[in-house]
Amino acid sequence: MTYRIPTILDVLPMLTDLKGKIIVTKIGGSVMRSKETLESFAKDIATMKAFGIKPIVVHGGGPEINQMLEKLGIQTKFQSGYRVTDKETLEVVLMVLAGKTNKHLVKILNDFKANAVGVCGVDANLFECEKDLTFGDIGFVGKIVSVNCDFVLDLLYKGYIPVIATVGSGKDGIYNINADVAAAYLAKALKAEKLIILTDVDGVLVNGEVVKSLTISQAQHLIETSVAKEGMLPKLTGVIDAVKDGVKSVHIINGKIEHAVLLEIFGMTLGTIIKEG
Ligand SMILES: Nc1ncnc2c1ncn2[C@@H]1O[C@H](COP(=O)(O)OP(=O)(O)O)[C@@H](O)[C@H]1O
Ligand SMILES: CC(=O)N[C@@H](CCC(=O)OP(=O)(O)O)C(=O)O
Repeated sequence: MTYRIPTILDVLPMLTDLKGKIIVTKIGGSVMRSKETLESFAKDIATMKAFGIKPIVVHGGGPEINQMLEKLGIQTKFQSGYRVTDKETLEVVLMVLAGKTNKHLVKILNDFKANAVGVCGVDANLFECEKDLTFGDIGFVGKIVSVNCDFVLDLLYKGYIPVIATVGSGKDGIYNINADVAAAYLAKALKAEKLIILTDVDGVLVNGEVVKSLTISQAQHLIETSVAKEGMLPKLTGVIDAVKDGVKSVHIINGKIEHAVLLEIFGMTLGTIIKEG
């Protein structure tokens, strides 16, 4: 579906409201493989910054990690949407997520004058974590316990856009962190105005239809009844946490829609919004 891009005059009130506010956008690996999608995303983020909004980008890279693991002949499996991460897998996650994926995204953002800086959760102890045992022992999978907000705010207020790869620092080494959960945790730690999650489906689907709006308890019900599965599980888990902790507005939308981020912040109701309640 294509949407009419609003004019500057249409969106002036929203721009005024959002000036100086922090918006965390998470782009999923599922939508990062198309050059057109990445360019549209980069233009949106650069435009937000040009209008005085403070964007932060958190990225995934699951499919790229899968591809590299396959090339290296390493089997991979997921438990409830989280990659089971042994030592060998962790090395590949680190190499791909904090390396290739992060740098390519930074480059494309900077092609559109975003002034992006790529970091990972290990830098300045951005994400400190402990072993996540929610689903038993699934290896080096981290659960964030604290965020270095000052580091992110310093970058933002010096005019940079932080582009964050989700590995973190733990007592006994580096951990792999699910990118949706990390984005949600960061949004709540920074009391962000909005969290936008871009993925490869039109929103949260129930019986094949997009649900326009979900309360926390409805989202919880979708998890408990296994309507939300695989990659949607960490999204909803993170989002519930973020909404409970004061993030005003959370949206799960299709990142393949051209200018999805700008359309969303300018009030087109795309995808699923998750609200308190
Ligand atoms: N109820 C649901 N609604 C929408 N997507 C769902 C649902 N349950 C499972 N999914 C899966 O979640 C996927 C998105 O998560 P994921 O593959 O991890 O993408 P990303 O890389 O964007 O994080 C969808 O492509 C879909 O297969
Ligand atoms: C623990 C865990 O599952 N980590 C993820 C990190 C990347 C990610 O979340 O990428 P997407 O957003 O593209 O799914 C992984 O290894 O795939």
